[in-house]
Amino acid sequence: MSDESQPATANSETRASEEPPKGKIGNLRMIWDRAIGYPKQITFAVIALFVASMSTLAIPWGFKNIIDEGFAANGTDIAPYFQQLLMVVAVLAVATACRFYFFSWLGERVVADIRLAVQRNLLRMAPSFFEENRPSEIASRMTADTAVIEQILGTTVSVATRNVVTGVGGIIILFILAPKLTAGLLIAIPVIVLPIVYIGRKLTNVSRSSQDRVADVGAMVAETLGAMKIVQAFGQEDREHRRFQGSVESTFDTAKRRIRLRATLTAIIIGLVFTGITMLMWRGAIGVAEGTISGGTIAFFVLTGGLVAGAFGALTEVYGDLLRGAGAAGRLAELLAAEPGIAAPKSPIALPVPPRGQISFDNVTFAYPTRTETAALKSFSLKVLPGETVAVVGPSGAGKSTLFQLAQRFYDPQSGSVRIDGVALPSADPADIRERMALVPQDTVLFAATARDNLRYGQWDATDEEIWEAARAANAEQFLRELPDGLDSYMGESGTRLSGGQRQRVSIARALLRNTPILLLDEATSALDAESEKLVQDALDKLMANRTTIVIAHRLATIRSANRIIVMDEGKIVEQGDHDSLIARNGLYARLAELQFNNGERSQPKISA
Ligand SMILES: Nc1ncnc2c1ncn2[C@@H]1O[C@H](COP(=O)(O)OP(=O)(O)OP(=O)(O)O)[C@@H](O)[C@H]1O
Repeated sequence: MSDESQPATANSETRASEEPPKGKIGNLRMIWDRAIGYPKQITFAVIALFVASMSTLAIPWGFKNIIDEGFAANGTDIAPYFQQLLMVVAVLAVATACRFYFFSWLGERVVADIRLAVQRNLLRMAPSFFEENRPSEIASRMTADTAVIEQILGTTVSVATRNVVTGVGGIIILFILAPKLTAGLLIAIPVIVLPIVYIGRKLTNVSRSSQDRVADVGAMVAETLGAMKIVQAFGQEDREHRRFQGSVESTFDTAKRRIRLRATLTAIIIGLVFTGITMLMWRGAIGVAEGTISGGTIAFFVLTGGLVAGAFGALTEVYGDLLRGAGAAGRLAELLAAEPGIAAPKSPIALPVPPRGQISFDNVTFAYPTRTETAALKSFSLKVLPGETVAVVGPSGAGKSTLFQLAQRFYDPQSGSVRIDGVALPSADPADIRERMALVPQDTVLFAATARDNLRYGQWDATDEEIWEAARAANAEQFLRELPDGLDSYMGESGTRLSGGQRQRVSIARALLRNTPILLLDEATSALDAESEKLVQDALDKLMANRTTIVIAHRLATIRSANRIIVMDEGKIVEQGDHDSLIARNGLYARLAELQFNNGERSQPKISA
């Protein structure tokens, strides 16, 4: 089995894309390095494996004895031979169970360890990592690739070792017992095994593309069901059905190829194996007639020959599995080895205590790593003093949210610096920086957990009293109390049980509980009704009091009460001042404000008052 032989047969697209280039088999070391951490289980697994293999080989031997000794001895002392055979079977059963248990245990444990290690490493990564590595792709590595590794450790390694032991052990015993017959068997085995392996491999390829087609069907069903309202609203039922039909029929066509191959393979296996057995028995019968061989030896031969042939047949599959495992291990190793682009320096500077809450951008120029050609911020400077509220306004894409990304040090600017309380962000530990800030994002992220856990996310030691206090301040108390189980109510996936305004108030309460000196507030643009808007604005006013706040403002009320309004366009500050002075300038702000006024008057007349 050379390195070259396997990829040469990999003729289907899926297989080619799934398998790593040759030479990557060394990736499997990562699995071994982790398995070695469990020496007790490895020892038990190996002992069980040897005992099971030996017992397997002992079964034909038992049959030989029964035929030669038991039957020949007038039936009187036949019992001990059957008893011996039964004992071997008992040992085989227990040893096989132990082998399965310990190998599977190792497989599952190593996979659990890898998943934990990968997730821990992913948690260190900066957002840019997830822009370059799609979360769905990472999720698939954490599930599909780890499943392959589980299979390698739990099954492949055990199958390989067992078959090597059974195959080699079987041949040795056969040679000792009947060298000539064994020589014949050694020629017969490849003649039987190779065609079966060849077709078997083709079958594996077709089965894999068959699985891919089934996955396509699944993806299409999920997509259509997920967008059912859109499908029906746009009257696209027939088109969706036709699209689905295409996918289903292509699945059927691939399945037809698979079942044709399988049928052929079955005929070939039955034909070759039984022809082989018949020829051996024929040859043996001649030996018995000549008196050179006993009847029991023939039985022994056929049984052991079957075991040896099966063992070599299974071994040829192992290499392909190992290559697949190496690919999976390589992809997981990449995730494990990834280094965060943003990390704490070796000796981070501690941020001043008590915190002042000053935040400054000094001549910052920044382009996102996936968009290096256009800068999101250009020579941007802004100093926000402790306790000050600065509202940032500007058209879509002006770079407002980017300010928050940099303030939290999710990215580092290409030039210029961002400082918190005078400390440049790269000199401090990112965890310390983020501990001083609370973020109220535009889209509230609610976890599939209880209301309590959603509220105290980031402040896990908060008491129920503190949680209610924050909820009250965020105008969230009433609806939270009305939930069926109060704080124990389950918010469900994405918190779908709450309205938009309620979700925002949960988000505000969460930020209040964090009680940080700096607040980054990205106001939701979604239009709220007048009452919700008022409730949310009241909550925000309480949240902003006595804190340094940068607010990306969409609501006029916030803009008016801000100490300072920054107007951004194309990554720069184009105007700043208070509401009245900016209106008087009659520039970009005046135009934006007019749009807001007009919209406000049209949809929410009371608010503009
Ligand atoms: N993760 C990202 N990767 C690449 N480019 C990005 C990324 N996020 C934002 N941008 C780009 O950077 C520029 C500034 O975006 P930013 O999100 O800061 O704008 P914004 O003023 O907050 O807009 P909006 O009001 O629509 O949220 C835009 O051109 C945007 O397309």
